[in-house]
Amino acid sequence: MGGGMLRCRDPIVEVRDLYVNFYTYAGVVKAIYGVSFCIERGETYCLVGETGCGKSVTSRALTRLIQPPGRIEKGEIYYYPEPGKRIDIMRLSEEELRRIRGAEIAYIFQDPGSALDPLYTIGYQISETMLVHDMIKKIKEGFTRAVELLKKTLIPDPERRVKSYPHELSGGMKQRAVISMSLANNPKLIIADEPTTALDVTIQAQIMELLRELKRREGLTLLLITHNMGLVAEMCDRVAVMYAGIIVEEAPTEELFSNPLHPYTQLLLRAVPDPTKKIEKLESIPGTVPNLIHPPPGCRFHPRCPYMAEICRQDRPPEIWVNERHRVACWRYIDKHPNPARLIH
Ligand SMILES: Nc1ncnc2c1ncn2[C@@H]1O[C@H](COP(=O)(O)OP(=O)(O)OP(=O)(O)O)[C@@H](O)[C@H]1O
Ligand code: NI
Repeated sequence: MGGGMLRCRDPIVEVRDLYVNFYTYAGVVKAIYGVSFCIERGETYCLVGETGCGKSVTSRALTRLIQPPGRIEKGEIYYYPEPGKRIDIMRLSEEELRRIRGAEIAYIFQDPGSALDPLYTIGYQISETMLVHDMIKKIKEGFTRAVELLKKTLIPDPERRVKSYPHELSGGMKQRAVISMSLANNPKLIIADEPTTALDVTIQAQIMELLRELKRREGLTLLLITHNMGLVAEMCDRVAVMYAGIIVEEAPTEELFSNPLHPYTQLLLRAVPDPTKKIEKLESIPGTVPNLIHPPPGCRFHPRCPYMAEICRQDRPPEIWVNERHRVACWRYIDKHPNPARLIH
């Protein structure tokens, strides 16, 4: 096992059999437990699932942004800056990683406040990211481009805003400034981790619209992390559903909504009867997310699964590809798709 079959024609990122642990006083948290996926260049790929299922840790692992007590235990991570050119993230030095992180692969986090330093102007901070990545030689040179970047994110009066301090901006404007900063070094991949959760609902929609528009105009690839199924439906080309550190199902968005196969995905969608209505939290699913220090053996979902069978308590389900683009990790589908040796990853 391991390795995994990945099916991207032109991947920008590939993750194979990733394991991440956190070594806490209470015990070893097995947070990511054999995750594989690829992101197609130019698409919006979504990681969705309840709180604690491993979305953020997975996305941070892409550039090895895992701090102690966390550790990438195992796995392969590849970044393809252009078709056919493969960079082995696991083998890069910290220095080489820093060159990619915040430049070619940029992150946008939930809380724009914490991404900005209250002591410096927006223009200074955007210039600083450019300076760090050798786009400019002096901070001063960055301001013209900073104004351009603020324009791109539709911040009104950018010539004035470039000289503003974070506290002078509203939450929505701060997030636009953070997005401007993430664009400073011409990223190829933007990882947006719950980018609108901290904002008002109307502002949320505007920021999402902005991301969609920027992605189209700048030819970016977007990895979007959310627990909002409505956002998934609106924004994503493909979606991976995570549960307790595992991808339980992956499919093109429409197919996932029309033909959900994993019992967990089915419950998730039942909890959100109308995905176009924005529902913030997935809370109507019975049971709780398992303790990842002592995760359930076999299928990690089995204690909550309405279809639980004996084998589910014993063995981890293989990943079964039900068609070219749709996979599910569930024993229910094994009979319909025999030849598991070929299908197991
Ligand atoms: N620093 C840490 N120490 C211990 N455990 C951690 C740490 N960071 C993350 N974890 C564990 O890793 C698991 C995955 O966390 P992660 O933040 O990726 O979840 P998530 O899906 O992003 O959740 P949310 O929707 O709340 O952001 C969780 O069980 C969490 O407890
Ligand atoms: Ni998270």
